[in-house]
Amino acid sequence: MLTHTLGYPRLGAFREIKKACEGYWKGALDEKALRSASLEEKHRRWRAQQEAGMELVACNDFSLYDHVQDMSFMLGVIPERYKPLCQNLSDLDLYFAMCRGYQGAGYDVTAMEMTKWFDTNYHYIVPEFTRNQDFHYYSRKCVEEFLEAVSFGVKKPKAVLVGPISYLLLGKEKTDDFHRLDLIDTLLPVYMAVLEDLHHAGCTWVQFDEPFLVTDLDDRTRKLYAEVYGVLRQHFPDVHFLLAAYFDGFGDNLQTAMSLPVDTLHLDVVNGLYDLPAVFRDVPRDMNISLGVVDGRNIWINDVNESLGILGLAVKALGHDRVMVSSSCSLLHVPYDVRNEPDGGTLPDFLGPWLAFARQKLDEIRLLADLMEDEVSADAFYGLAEHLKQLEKRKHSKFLRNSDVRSALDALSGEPVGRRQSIAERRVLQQEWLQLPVLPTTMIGSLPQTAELRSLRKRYRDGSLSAEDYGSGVRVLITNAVRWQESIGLDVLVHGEFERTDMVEFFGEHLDGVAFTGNGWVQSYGTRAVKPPIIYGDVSRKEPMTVELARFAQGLSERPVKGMLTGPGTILKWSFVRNDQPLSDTAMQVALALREEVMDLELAGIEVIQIDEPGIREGLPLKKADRESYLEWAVRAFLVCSGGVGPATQIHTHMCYADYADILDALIRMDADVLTIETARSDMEVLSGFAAAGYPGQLGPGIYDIHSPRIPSVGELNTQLEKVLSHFAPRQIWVNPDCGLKTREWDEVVPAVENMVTAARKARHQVRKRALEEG
Ligand SMILES: CN1c2c(nc(N)[nH]c2=O)NC[C@@H]1CNc1ccc(C(=O)N[C@@H](CCC(=O)N[C@@H](CCC(=O)N[C@@H](CCC(=O)O)C(=O)O)C(=O)O)C(=O)O)cc1
Ligand SMILES: N[C@@H](CCS)C(=O)O
Ligand SMILES: [Zn+2]
Repeated sequence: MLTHTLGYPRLGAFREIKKACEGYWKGALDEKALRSASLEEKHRRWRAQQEAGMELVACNDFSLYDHVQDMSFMLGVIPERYKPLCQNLSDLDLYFAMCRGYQGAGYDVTAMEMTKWFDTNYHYIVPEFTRNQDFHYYSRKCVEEFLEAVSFGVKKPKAVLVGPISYLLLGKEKTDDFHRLDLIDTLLPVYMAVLEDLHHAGCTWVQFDEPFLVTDLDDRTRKLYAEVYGVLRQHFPDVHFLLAAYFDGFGDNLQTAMSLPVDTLHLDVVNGLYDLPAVFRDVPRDMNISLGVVDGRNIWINDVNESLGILGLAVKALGHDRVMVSSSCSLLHVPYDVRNEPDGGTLPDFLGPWLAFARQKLDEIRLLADLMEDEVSADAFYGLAEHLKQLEKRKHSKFLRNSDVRSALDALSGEPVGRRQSIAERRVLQQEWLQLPVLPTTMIGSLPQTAELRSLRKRYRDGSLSAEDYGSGVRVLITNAVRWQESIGLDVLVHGEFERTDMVEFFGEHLDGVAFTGNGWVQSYGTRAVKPPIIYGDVSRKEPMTVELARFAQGLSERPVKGMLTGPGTILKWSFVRNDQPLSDTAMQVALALREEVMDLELAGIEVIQIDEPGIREGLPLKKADRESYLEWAVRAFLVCSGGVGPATQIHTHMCYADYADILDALIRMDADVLTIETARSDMEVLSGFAAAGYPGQLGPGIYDIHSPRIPSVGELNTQLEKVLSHFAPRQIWVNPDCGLKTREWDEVVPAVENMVTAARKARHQVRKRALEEG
């Protein structure tokens, strides 16, 4: 049985690539040094796959920022506004300029749009298409990486490409007079040129990622799949095509997928087990299957019994030689290696043996393949026994259950949740207390996590700084932040979240039933990574988590300072969750723990409480038919968490980097008083949807993109506000950036936020003038 994985993590086990790229951006490293750091990392990834016994080893799954952007670069999809940069910038700088925006050498261009990769916390750069889009073979990265793999000694490198249809579907039309799939005829010749180049270089295996095949597709798109792969097959009869879809089963697209002229079809068995009966029955005789039995999205050791059962059925149906063993999806979504957790680190001892990160998953793939051999080695038996022992231990562990939490959950079942007064009634009361101007200004929460702050935290963690001194350091930062916000005239302040490395990790550190890693980094976008907490047991609150600092911050100012929490849907989505109970139960446990925190914040005199829910959209099932049941419990969890406060307490929520048009109804049901939402990077398109749906709450559409280092001018911010005000009455609108500012430097934040406040003031004058003119 051939073994492989669809892709491997790429930021570096110790974030070497993050450091190298950021060093390059700061000018501390030149291109040569960055390229050599990249090659070292590619070698480490290939070595790991070879050592673990993967027969096929992925290449071109490495990226310096994003693999979709790599595809755009390969296919010459470079929007007009970046073209002038080509004259003065290297290809590498042009690539980064598209990802991050660019200000300098007489240029000022914004970054391209970024959005979620399906239902994950990975974000990709959205390709932009025009009606007469020009595609041409621009970057040879794919072939270069294939050749590097060969020189390294990889015997069977498998080149990974986003397939042509998914590539188009991932993008966006810049005008509405065409559909991006109409571009397939001009795109396909460039794919053929790439394949020709790969073929010439000796590549015999190509993995086409076509994840859209697990989403709802119309007949036209299904037909297009058949046509496109028919053409590719005809031109490259000797290249082994592996077509991969993941994150769900194929469902209604299964027959289409099985009819494609590809050699191997990869199935995500973890999420799409239901496809298998039809696959075993109908898969064509000349098609192999790759079974993704090892979960690429979660970190629990594999249930070997279940996997062996599935592989056994596959062998019975197709024969041993037609079945490959793999991970459900790319391992990009899990950390590198459990063995990189520091000794005596943050993970409880009992948890370690239950975990499999990317490197352990390679071993599991190998183990499963070995266990399917006619003659099973002693090592494989040992691996099996060890897995079975740990699975049993986990199943019966006392650490998983908390009877108080279970009782609270039972008591909640069927009870009404949410706020008692209507949003309109609450608005009047809140305005009485808060006395905010028209177009109130605020920020989303976090402020720069500077090198000084990180080093303070590092010293606290390694014991060289006392808890008291760390606490004082954080308080100084909060004090300065509050003073600065007051001085520039912001209306509703934030404390800056300096005590948090990350908005989810922080709660992972403070909740019972949740563990956190020391080095379990997972790429979120570009060079940015997160350490998702691990929800292993029943969740409860040990003690108040944010109240003390919220009270401290509020004590510094007469203006409201927001209490700041991460919502249940987001904690769930951005953590590795237990897989032994329904997600909705875990969500409700988290919601109950957070509800206690919300109530304590209110008691502490916090008048505005923000409960961030950027992850709620991400959890939306990929198939429409599954969505409502998800939204029902996700919205309920938010209401459990937020619904206990009095009508005068203002609940904010915040969302970013996803398409909200398809959950507008759920957003309304969440019943938040204010929703601040990222729209800057998607050009405010989503606003017309909110207006058309009659969104009843107040809205803070982010008026500038915080992920780019460029500083927006007052004029451009004003224009953005004007756009917002063309959809909504001024009384409904807040003015804010599109997300937290933790990734920025103070010298970027200060002018940008000052410009934002000035733009809001200007807009207030304009609104007043207009109102007077209109009588
Ligand atoms: C808002 N977003 C978030 C998402 N998901 C989250 N879980 N959190 C989010 O905020 N998803 C959607 C969006 C966009 N996504 C992200 C994801 C990640 C970041 C980000 O800024 N990440 C930082 C993490 C840095 C961090 O936590 N650093 C640690 C320090 C660790 C360390 O290496 N320390 C060094 C010493 C200090 C140093 O030199 O850095 C050491 O120990 O040697 C910390 O602060 O303690 C990143 O840089 O990747 C943003 C948006
Ligand atoms: N309050 C968080 C939300 C990020 S989505 C922050 O400001 O970083
Ligand atoms: Zn955000």
